[in-house]
This record gives sequence, structure tokens and C-alpha cells, in this order.
Amino acid sequence: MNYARFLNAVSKARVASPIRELTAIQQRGPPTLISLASGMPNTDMFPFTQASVTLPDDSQLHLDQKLIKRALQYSPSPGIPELVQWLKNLQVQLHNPPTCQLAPEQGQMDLCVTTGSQEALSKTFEMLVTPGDNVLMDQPTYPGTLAAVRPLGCNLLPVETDQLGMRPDALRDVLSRWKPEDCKNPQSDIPKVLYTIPNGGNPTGATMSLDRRQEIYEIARNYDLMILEDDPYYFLQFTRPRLPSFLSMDVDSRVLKFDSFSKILSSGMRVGYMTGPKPVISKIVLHIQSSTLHTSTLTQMILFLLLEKWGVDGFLQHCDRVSDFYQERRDHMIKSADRWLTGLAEWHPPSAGMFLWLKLLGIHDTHKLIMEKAMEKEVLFVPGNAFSVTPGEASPYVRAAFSQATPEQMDKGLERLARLLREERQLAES
Ligand SMILES: Cc1ncc(COP(=O)(O)O)c(CNc2cc3ccccc3n(O)c2=O)c1O
Repeated sequence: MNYARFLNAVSKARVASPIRELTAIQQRGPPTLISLASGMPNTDMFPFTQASVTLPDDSQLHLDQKLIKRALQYSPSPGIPELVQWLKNLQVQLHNPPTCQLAPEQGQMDLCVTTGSQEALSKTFEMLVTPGDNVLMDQPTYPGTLAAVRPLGCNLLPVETDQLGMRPDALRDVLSRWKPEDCKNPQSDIPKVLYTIPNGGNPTGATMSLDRRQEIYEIARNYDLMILEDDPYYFLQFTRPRLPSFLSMDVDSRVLKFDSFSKILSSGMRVGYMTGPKPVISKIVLHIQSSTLHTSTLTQMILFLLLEKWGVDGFLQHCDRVSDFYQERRDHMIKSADRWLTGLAEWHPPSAGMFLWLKLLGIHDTHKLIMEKAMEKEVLFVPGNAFSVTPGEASPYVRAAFSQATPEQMDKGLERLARLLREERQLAES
């Protein structure tokens, strides 16, 4: 892969911060190393002497006086080494990426910790996108991504999805404006980036079938596309075995996978991790060096202590408990939808994630209905137009989340929606 084709001018101009490089050297150095180099503060002045976190089994993660000093200090931009290594081992065990066998400059698998996958996504678009670029994207998609990429002045090209995720025929149709060989012409405006959410899609709840993943990967090979695999719901797949990731089939090293602990351990800890070709991850790390410096060391340390205690098997057992919880909530929401919305709406039961994508029959655009009338009925959804790649596009859909509401609240909420839809029907017929 020629990664220079994908990096924009800003990213190419990024160079290593000498001070941050020193942090890495200092952290790797022997205990006998005397550093008069970095301007790190003196941890003896920090008013914290230890910290403990209690787990459901009443066991504790403890940061003693020595560990708390390290946890409260600056740390390397890619992430604290022990957490980075644990996550690399997890990715190899789960996805066995072909890229592990490559030489670093050829795109060997690398990984960095980010402050949520949101930081990884925003920095990645800022690394790959030049104003005027054409960027391929699931339609509909996650508003947080739209918020990150829209201001960059590129043309977002919506690729239609259905209950099985992005449609390869729709992708081919969008790409039919170009010839595959256009990717060799630096003057061509052929798309270089494809963004998709393969599991438990936000907002549709869709999970991409294996056939489609393989077909879309082949299209990406043919048109030399980087695939941004946004995958915060990977561990919330309800079926086993989990579907293979794009990372697991990435023989070219063209996949960037965005993972997150938000849906399985904590959203407030703000820890994600990004896996991809070393030349690309290195550029993201340079962006981290000149922005946040690194994700909170304390947060990373607490997370690592937990993962070290659990091991991969223990972590996956926890993920199974979490996905079982959301599967049960999904079942409750589908039962209530069947009870209240039959004949009023259409949907596909999701096989992952936390969202149900409801098409409200007879409604051209749900925005006004939800923001005004549903509020009067004291029920809230997200109107479908919030997820459209095309700004201002009308949508008959609403996104319903089954992550927080109790089964009783879900049932009451969908009953209120049904009452509203029946009132709308009567109004339209009168
Ligand atoms: C597809 C996709 N990619 C990336 C992210 C970001 O995850 P993180 O940075 O690792 O935590 C998300 C998080 N999605 C949401 C977040 C959220 C936060 C407050 C309130 C509402 C929220 N709603 O509604 C969301 O969908 C996502 O769905």
C-alpha cells in the first residue's frame, strides 16, 4: 500500500515532538537513568497517595503509592506500554490480522490508545481528508462521525444500507462514476476512504453479513480504498461466533479498526483503541502528541489493572454478560413493538448493538413529530434526519435505544408513540 496517497498535507507536515520522544525514551530507560530533560512535574507534590476501585465481586484494583505516582504523571502518546501490548494481543487473538506478518513500512499491524473512539475517528478524518475529497459513508450513519467530517469541506457520498448493512451494489453504483484505474491518477477525485459501522450499526442496528464484508473488501481492493471500520458494538453481537472483522481479512493493510470500551466497560472513562497500518497509526500518534498528549494515564492504568486481573478469557466472559443483557433488552423492545406498533411502523430486529430503527408508516419526515408532538406525549426518540449523510433530507425513521430504559419504560414509550401515530392517522383522514 502507498499510504502517502491517503495522507493529507497537514498530516504529512506532522513531525515528532522532541519532548514527547524524550518521554518515551525516559519511560524505556533504566531506573539508573538520571533525567534533567523533561519538564514533568514532581509527583511528590500531587495530593493523592493511593486509589482503589471495587469490582462486583468485592475484589479491588489498587494503586499503591508507587503506582499512583506513575498513574498521575504524563505517559507516552500511543498509550501506556502494558495496555498497548495487552490490546495488541487481544486483536491478534480475536482477529489474527494478516498485517501482523508485514514489515513496518509495508503496513504491519500497530495500535494506539485514544480518548474514546470518537477522538480516533476525528483525528483520522483530519489525517485523510483534503477539502473537496469524495468520502464514501454508510447512509444513514452515526452523527458523531458526521460532526467530525462535515466541517472538513469534503463531499460525503452516501452509500445505501439495509438490515444487512452497507449494500455492495449501492457501493458499486456510487463508484461507477470512476474507473478502478483512476486510483493511480493523482489528479483524479476518485474516493479514497470508505467509512462503515459493520456491527450493530448506529442508527439502524444493522450487522453486515460475512458475504457483504468479503465483497466490500474486494471492491476496496479494486478501487484502492482505505476502510474505516467503526466498531464500538463488536462485543455486542448477540450471535456466536462473532462475525469476522474487516481487520481479520485485511491482506493489503488498508483497514483502520476503531474499538471502544464505552459500550462494555465505561463510556465516561473515555478509552478507545485504533488498530491499523503502522505508517498510519504513527501519524495519528503525532496528532495526539500535538493535541491531547495522551489519554488519561490514571484511566489507562485502572483499565489495565482490570484487564490484567481478568485476562482475555475473563474480559470476553464479561463481554458475553453485557451482550446477553442487551439481547434481553432487544427482546423486550421487539415484544413491545409487536404489541403496540404493528401496522403503524416497520422494523428489523437487530442482532447486535443497542438500537432499533423504526420506519413510521404514513410519515414523510419524523423530525417535527418527534421534536414537538412526541415530547407532548412525554416520549423521546432521535428523528431519522439526524443520521442522514445528506443534510436536511426528510426521513420517515426514528432511532429507539434499548440501552437504558427498563422493559416497562420501553413498553410505555412505544405505547405513547403508537397513540401519537394513531392520532396523526385520524388527523390525516379527517
Ligand atoms: C458508531 C459509533 N462510533 C463511535 C462512537 C463514539 O464512541 P466512544 O467515543 O468510544 O465513546 C459511538 C457512540 N455513540 C453515541 C454516543 C453518545 C454519547 C452521549 C449521548 C448519546 C450518544 N449516542 O446516542 C450515541 O449513539 C458510535 O455509536
